[in-house]
Amino acid sequence: MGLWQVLKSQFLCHLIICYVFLVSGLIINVVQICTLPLWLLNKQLARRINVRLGYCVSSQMVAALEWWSGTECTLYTEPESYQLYGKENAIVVLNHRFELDFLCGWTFCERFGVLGSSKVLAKKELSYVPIIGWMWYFLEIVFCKRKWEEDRRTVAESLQNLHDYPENFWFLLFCEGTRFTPKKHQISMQVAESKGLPKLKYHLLPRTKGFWVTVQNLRGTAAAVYDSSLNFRNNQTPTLRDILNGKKYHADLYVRRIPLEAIPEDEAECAAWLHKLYQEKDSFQEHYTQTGRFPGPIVTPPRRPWPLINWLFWACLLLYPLGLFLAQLISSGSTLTIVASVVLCSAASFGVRWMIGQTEINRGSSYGNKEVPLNNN
Ligand SMILES: CC/C=C\C/C=C\C/C=C\C/C=C\C/C=C\C/C=C\CCC(=O)SCCNC(=O)CCNC(=O)[C@H](O)C(C)(C)COP(=O)(O)OP(=O)(O)OC[C@H]1O[C@@H](n2cnc3c(N)ncnc32)[C@H](O)[C@@H]1OP(=O)(O)O
Ligand SMILES: CCCCCCCCCCCCCCCC(=O)OC[C@@H](O)COP(=O)(O)O
Repeated sequence: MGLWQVLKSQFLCHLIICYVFLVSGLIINVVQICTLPLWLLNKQLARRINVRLGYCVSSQMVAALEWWSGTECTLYTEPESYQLYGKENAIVVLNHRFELDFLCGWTFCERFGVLGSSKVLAKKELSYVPIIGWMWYFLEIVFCKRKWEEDRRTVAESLQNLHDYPENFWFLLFCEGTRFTPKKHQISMQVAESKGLPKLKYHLLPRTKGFWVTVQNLRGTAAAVYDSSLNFRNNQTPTLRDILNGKKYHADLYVRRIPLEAIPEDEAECAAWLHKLYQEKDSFQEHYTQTGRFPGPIVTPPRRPWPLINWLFWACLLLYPLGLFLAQLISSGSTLTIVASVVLCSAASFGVRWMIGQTEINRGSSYGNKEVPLNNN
C-alpha cells in the first residue's frame, strides 16, 4: 500500500472531508431558505439558483467518488443516443442493487451537466436527512410514502410542477422500490409467480404504478426513458465508507435510450411493458456476469474538474476558520469551552455516521420484506 493510500485511510482525512461537507451543506441549506421570498417574485430564477446551490452539495460526494477514491465509470451506449444526453429531459430507470448506485448515477449527471437539476422519486424518509434531504425540498424532488393510495395524487402533482422547469433534468426511478436483498428477492419472486410473470435473477420485481404515473405526467416534458443497468467489476459491492477510505472501484453503466412515445399510455399495457423491460435488464446482467461487460459500444464521458474545484473552494473557506478556532481553543485553556467543543464534534460525528447509515443496505427498510397473501389472478 502506497503512502497516498495510507493517508486516504486516516481518520483525520475523513474528519476533514466530513467537516467540509457538513458545514458547507448547512450553509447552503440556510442560503436555500433565504431564496424562499424569491420563489414568489421570480420562480424560474429561484429554481436556477437552487440548482447551483444543490450542485455545491452533491458534487462534493461526486468528488469523493471520482477524485478521492479514483473510481472509474464506464458508459456503454449507442453514439447517436450519447449526443442527446444532457440536452433533453429524461426518465432514468436504474437497477437498485448497490449502496452506491445513486452516487454513480450522480457522477453521470455531473459529466453530462445535469447534476444540480437531477431528480428522483425518493422515499419520504430521505427528506428528513440533514443537508441532502433538506436541499431536496428546494430542488423539487418528488417524495413518496410507498403507499399508493396516498402517493397517486401527491406524486402526480409534484411531477406536474416540473412542466416548466427551466433546466434540463433527469428523473431517476428505482422501479424495484427498495434495494435487493435475498429475502426481498425471494418474496418478490413469489409475487411474480402469482402474477404469471417470469422470474428475475438479478432484480426484484418492479413496482409498476410509479413508473406509469411518472411517464403519464412527464409526457410532453421528458423526451425519453434511459434504461440503465449498473454493475461493478469483479463482483464488488462498494460502500460509502469504502469511498471515504479512498478505495478505487470500476463501475460499468449500460444505457439504452427509448423514446417516450414507445411506451404505452394504458396503465395495464404500461405495466406489462415495464415487466418486459426488467426481463431484458435481467438478460443484460446475465451477459455481464458471463462476459464481464455489457453489450454495445463504450463512449465514456471524462470526469470534469468542477467537483474538485468546488470541494477545494469550500475546503479553503472553511478550514482556515477551523484552524483559528482550534488555536484559540487550545490557547484559552478553558475546560468548559474544550468540553463543549468535544461534545459538538461528537454530535457532528454521530450525525455523519447516521447519514452514511442511510446508504447501507443492512440498515435498509422492511419494505418488500413481508410475505404478501397471494391470490392467483
Ligand atoms: C446517460 C446516463 C444515464 C443514467 C444515469 C443514471 C442515473 C442518474 C439519474 C438521476 C440521479 C438523481 C438522483 C439520485 C440521488 C439520490 C437518489 C437516492 C435514493 C432515492 C431512491 C429511493 O428512495 S427508492 C424508494 C422510493 N421509490 C420507489 O419506490 C419507486 C418505485 N415504486 C413505485 O413505483 C410504487 O408503485 C409506488 C411507490 C408509487 C407505490 O408503492 P406501493 O407499495 O404503495 O404500491 P404498489 O402498487 O407498487 O404495490 C402493490 C403492487 O405491488 C405488488 N407487490 C406486492 N409485493 C410486492 C413485492 N414484494 N414485489 C413486487 N411487487 C409486489 C402487488 O401485487 C401490487 O401489484 P399491482 O399489480 O396491484 O400493481
Ligand atoms: C463527501 C462525503 C461526505 C459523506 C457524508 C454522508 C452523506 C450521506 C448522504 C445520504 C444520501 C442518502 C441517499 C440514499 C439513497 C438510497 O440508496 O436510499 C435507499 C432507497 O432508495 C431505498 O431504501 P430501502 O427500502 O431501505 O432499500
